[in-house]
Amino acid sequence: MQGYTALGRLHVAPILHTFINEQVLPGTGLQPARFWQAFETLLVELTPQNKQLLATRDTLQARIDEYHQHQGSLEPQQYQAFLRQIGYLTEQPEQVTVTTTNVDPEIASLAGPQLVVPINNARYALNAVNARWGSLYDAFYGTDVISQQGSLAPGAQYNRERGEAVITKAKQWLDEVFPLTASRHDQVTAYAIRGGALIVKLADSRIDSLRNPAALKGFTGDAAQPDTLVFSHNGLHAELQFDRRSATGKADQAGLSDILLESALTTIMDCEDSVAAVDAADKTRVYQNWLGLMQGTLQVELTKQGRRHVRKMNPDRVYTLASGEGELTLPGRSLMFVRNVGHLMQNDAMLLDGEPVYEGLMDGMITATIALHDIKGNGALGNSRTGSVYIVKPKMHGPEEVAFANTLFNRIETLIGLPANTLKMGVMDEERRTSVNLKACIANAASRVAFINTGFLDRTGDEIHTSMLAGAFAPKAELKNRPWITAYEKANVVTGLQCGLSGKAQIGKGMWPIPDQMQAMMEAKIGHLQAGANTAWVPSPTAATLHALHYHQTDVFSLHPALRSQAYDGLTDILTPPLLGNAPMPDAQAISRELDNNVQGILGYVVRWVHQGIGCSKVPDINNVGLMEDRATLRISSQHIANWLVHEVVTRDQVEQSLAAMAALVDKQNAHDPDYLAMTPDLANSIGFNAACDLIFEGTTQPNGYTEPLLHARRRQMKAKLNA
Ligand SMILES: CC(=O)SCCNC(=O)CCNC(=O)[C@H](O)C(C)(C)COP(=O)(O)OP(=O)(O)OC[C@H]1O[C@@H](n2cnc3c(N)ncnc32)[C@H](O)[C@@H]1OP(=O)(O)O
Ligand SMILES: O=CC(=O)O
Ligand SMILES: [Mg+2]
Repeated sequence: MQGYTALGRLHVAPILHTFINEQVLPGTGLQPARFWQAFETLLVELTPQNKQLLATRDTLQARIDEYHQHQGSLEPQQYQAFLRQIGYLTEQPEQVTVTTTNVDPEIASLAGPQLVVPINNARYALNAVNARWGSLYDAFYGTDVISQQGSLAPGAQYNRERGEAVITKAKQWLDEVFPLTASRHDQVTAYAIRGGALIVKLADSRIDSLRNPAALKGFTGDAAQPDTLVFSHNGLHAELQFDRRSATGKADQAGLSDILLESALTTIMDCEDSVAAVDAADKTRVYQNWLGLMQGTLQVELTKQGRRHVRKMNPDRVYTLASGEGELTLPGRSLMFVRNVGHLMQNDAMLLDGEPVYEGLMDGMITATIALHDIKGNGALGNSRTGSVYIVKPKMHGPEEVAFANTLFNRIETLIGLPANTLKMGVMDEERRTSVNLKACIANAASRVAFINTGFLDRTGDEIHTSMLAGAFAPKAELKNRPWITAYEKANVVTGLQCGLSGKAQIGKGMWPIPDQMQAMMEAKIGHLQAGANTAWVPSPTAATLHALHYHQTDVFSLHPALRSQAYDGLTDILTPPLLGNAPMPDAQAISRELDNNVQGILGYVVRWVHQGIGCSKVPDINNVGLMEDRATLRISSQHIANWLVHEVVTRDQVEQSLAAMAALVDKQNAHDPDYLAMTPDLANSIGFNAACDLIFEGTTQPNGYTEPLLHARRRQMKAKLNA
């Protein structure tokens, strides 16, 4: 084991070993020798169980494949009986009630956006943690929620007409959420506080006040002429800022310069779908950023619009209470979860008895140990106010795997000296075996579940892989219109509510994957709240600010009693794969368009992953619409083509031709990036190109259709080449 530090049965890469001993452990009360011994104990106990669970995945998949090879069309009752017989469908407990305690209000009792960010990108991670508050004016000005056509086009310079449209829209929003008794906010010339209440002066010298006086919470500056006013509605805050020296404030009759909205209540610092981390150096960077976030010390120097500055974590926000007596402190930062990787991958940052360790076990132990700094209050800027650590566990297949994660969390708590159930678990419902056994999954982590959510992207990938041999799948865009997905989404919420999550944990919805189409997001994502979700994923801080508007529009918690009382498991629909079936076969042109679209998305994402180590990208699709691509969207596209190859909807030749044509297009689309390594003209020797080919042509044999094994192997090959 050359190049590793030997510690009992463990071998640890020096970069990780030094980082843990010198940066992580000081201040935690854990001594290095005891820590590494504890780590060894954990790995020795849990590695065989991890291996066994993965073998069960393979066995079940083999049985399902065999079933489809010998069946004609699917008969629902017979199929369910088969799934029960092989143990894929398990007995569901009659009644489950989660007992999670010490959960921060952002998760338990508030409803608001959840931002996700690749943790290895410190610049973005800092932006994300600070996205608790976002400018409504910027969100309106910078996106298509206000038309970007004609005289309203943003342009290179400030467009005054667009600015006015922004202010009009923002004031209309104020009228809806914080209405005045007999006037509108656009008539106000001055805001003040008198006797603890808001008084506004109108252009015609009348005086007015808030229809709901209790909405005013506090202010900064002088009560008679405040710098800021803070209001609350549906548990979310909004801050009106006044600054007559600023360009916007100068032009506004009330001096209003911006409206800040409480936006990303929670953020997931992602080690998984959006991250490329394949070895000790990469994993150490991931952990280093989590340490900086837990200690409140993470910072980056950056140059933006020609100005250099240092980005740090924001402090909390302090106001004078509206009464003038006492202070109101509001969180300045988003409450952080960390998403560990799933149970599948192994990583050679550490070896146990010479074998790379399961990365999920390593993530669990290290991210929890790092979070001790928050629990112990070592930094000036805390995360959890209730002494909890929030870990998202992705890609778990069914109740046994949740029980295993629960055991892992138990053991970690004991080994590093945390009270039981300090480590809270976000259970992602993104594999079909979890969807159909969700109640049993929740039961197996009932004392620590902090969320369940539908991760519909991986879930779609798993849908295709699980039923790979059942038939050809419908075109990608059509998959969302079939009953399985509505049933899956609905059953998740109903089950969560029936297990008592409301008021204790989040019920979440998935990502909006089109970062530049914010108007479409505004139309679609209100549906998440109406379906009962008290959080939903957004790809950027701006999207968080806009999505926050939905939570002012709908009080999600008021919908829960009616949703909870439904009797619904959706099982038959969930177990009906969205096959082409009797639908008309797409014509040759439609097939070729679908293929090119998938291939282009795969190449656009994979080439940056493999060549540059970028785990999440905005990839222009074939129509030049930027799509958020990550490992989950890659899983869908690669599995979809693999499925069409198996069922001869396309031929290998066609796919190869598409790969060659799309490689040229993707190279062209990236020509502006000086760090980009083109695939053409030598496709045969392009590592990124070959990775994409493997993902497609070896798609049927990849474990559950996951993309990680091939991506990691090719990225390591690329790193070796770059370092040669
Ligand atoms: C299936 C799943 O698992 S979904 C979960 C995984 N996916 C994610 O986490 C998506 C996270 N989002 C992202 O990574 C990015 O938004 C992308 C890759 C989609 C687009 O990134 P870009 O092309 O760089 O975006 P764009 O140029 O529009 O904006 C960049 C700015 O927005 C900020 N930004 C964009 N996304 C985020 C984010 N998620 N969190 C914080 N800041 C962000 C950047 O910091 C940058 O601002 P800065 O220059 O002040 O630092
Ligand atoms: O992790 C999220 C998903 O959609 O997959
Ligand atoms: Mg996922």
